[in-house]
Amino acid sequence: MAYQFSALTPEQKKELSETAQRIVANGKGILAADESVGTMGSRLQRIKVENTEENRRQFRELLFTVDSSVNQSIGGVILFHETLYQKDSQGKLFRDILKEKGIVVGIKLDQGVAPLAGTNKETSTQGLDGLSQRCAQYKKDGADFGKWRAVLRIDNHCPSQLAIQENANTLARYASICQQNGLVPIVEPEVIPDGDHDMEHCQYVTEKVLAAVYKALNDHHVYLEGTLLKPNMVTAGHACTKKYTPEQVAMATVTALHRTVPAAVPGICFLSGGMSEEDATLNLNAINLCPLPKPWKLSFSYGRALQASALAAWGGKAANKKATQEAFMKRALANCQAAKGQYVHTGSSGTASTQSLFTACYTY
Ligand SMILES: O=P(O)(O)OC[C@@]1(O)O[C@H](CO)[C@@H](O)[C@@H]1O
Repeated sequence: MAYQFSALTPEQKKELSETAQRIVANGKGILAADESVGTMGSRLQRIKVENTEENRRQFRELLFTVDSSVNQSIGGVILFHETLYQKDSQGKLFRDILKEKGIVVGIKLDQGVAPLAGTNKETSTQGLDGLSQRCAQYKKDGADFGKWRAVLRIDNHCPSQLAIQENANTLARYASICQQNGLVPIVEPEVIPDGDHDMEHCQYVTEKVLAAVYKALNDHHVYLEGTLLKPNMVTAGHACTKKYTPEQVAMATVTALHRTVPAAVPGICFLSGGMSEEDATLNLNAINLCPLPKPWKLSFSYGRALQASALAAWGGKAANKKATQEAFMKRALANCQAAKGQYVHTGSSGTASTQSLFTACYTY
């Protein structure tokens, strides 16, 4: 078929692919600090801190003002709208603090999920209306990448063909609009871990979902070199009684990716999906040691698995600044090592790092 209408100029492509590569260079990954106000509320509730704008700002200030050496482990940070415009206690914009550290600023672009009528509680992600204008504004305001999360669940009749197709198409439309506005799209089709299915079933579903996503991205002329994928690892459902080792998770995950994700994609940054901090790191390490061809960088884009110990150490008290920042740096470094297959578990992890971070029906 003749190539008639180009979607992006060579300059646009160059900028997008350079940004994507920068984010995942040398074992770097992403801090997903883009929890919506509601999600942040449940995180703060766990540590008995009130969900006010000031408390959200204070915790995030601690994460963003850690020592500059964090830029060896963290290549990008995803922010929620509110945070993109917030400042530290000296009056400096968070986004400027991150950029000065050489960290790429990202923004959550989706607006949560809405039910797909006539399905078994499946959803479609909202936020396409006005997306191009929002992307243009965020680009002006310092963002260079975006994130959009689609949620697929495993159950009777789930995920349905409708949910797979609808979410794949919506992710592709979002990715195309991002690229037109100079933002690298993080494509996140999350197969959530709710259920008692085994790992093999999760692998089957993950392959079906990813295959549909890459078909849709191609249909929408998305430039793969200027994208990043944020998938679930292939694991058993949270209520499955059978347990799997990190090596088994790694083999199932890399097999699924190998079958469905083109080598043109520069990086795959996993979500942590309720795994404990330590499990998320051990699984990522095993993935990077998996003896299958791995043409992409395999890294992290963790929310809970990068912040749980830090939140616990903070407890809403300014006096805990040092302990909070140390806890965050420890996880950032551990995941950077895991993204290179060099993580060595020392056995000295704190309680918070081994606790499951699973939340049932995790939405927003
Ligand atoms: O699964 P995790 O690693 O905690 O978070 C993954 C994630 O996509 O889901 C969250 C909910 O929107 C976001 O804050 C985050 O970017």
